[in-house]
Amino acid sequence: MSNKIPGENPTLEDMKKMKYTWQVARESMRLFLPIFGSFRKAIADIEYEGLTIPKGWKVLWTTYESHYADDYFQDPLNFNPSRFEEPIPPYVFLPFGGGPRVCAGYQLAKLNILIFVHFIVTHYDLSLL
Ligand code: HEM
Repeated sequence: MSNKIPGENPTLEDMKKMKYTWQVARESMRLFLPIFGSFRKAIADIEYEGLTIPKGWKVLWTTYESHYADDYFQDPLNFNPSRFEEPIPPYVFLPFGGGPRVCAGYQLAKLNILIFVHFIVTHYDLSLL
């Protein structure tokens, strides 16, 4: 966000340039899941890895497995926002869920996170205790 007068509020266009901040936010949500998962109801019998999930059963999908899988995230316990420079395969990184019931507030949440981080880093001096 260069070319700004100190204290001037960021615009939507500025927010779109906060790519690294969004990488930091995504890496934070990869390691510290905001939501552990959610439920789905099987609308038909489903065969999965030799098991049958009968129609009507509730299924819990979770994010733990893929968020910490080293097939997708090299050195998965390491906090490394730069990993989000590369595209992530679909349905691997799911802090907002995915598919038809993906979080309806995703864009608003993203904007809020970027605005929040902007004001934290511009209004406070942070230091490690
Ligand atoms: C960091 C902030 C947020 C996170 C991590 C988050 C996460 C999620 C997740 C994982 C789901 C999917 C649940 C599922 O598949 O069963 C979801 C659904 C939903 N979220 Fe969010 N959410 C956030 C913020 C928001 C905000 C700000 C709003 C609205 C202003 C919102 C509105 C919704 C709605 C309406 C659904 C249901 C969508 C549907 O079932 O069709 N969320 N959210």
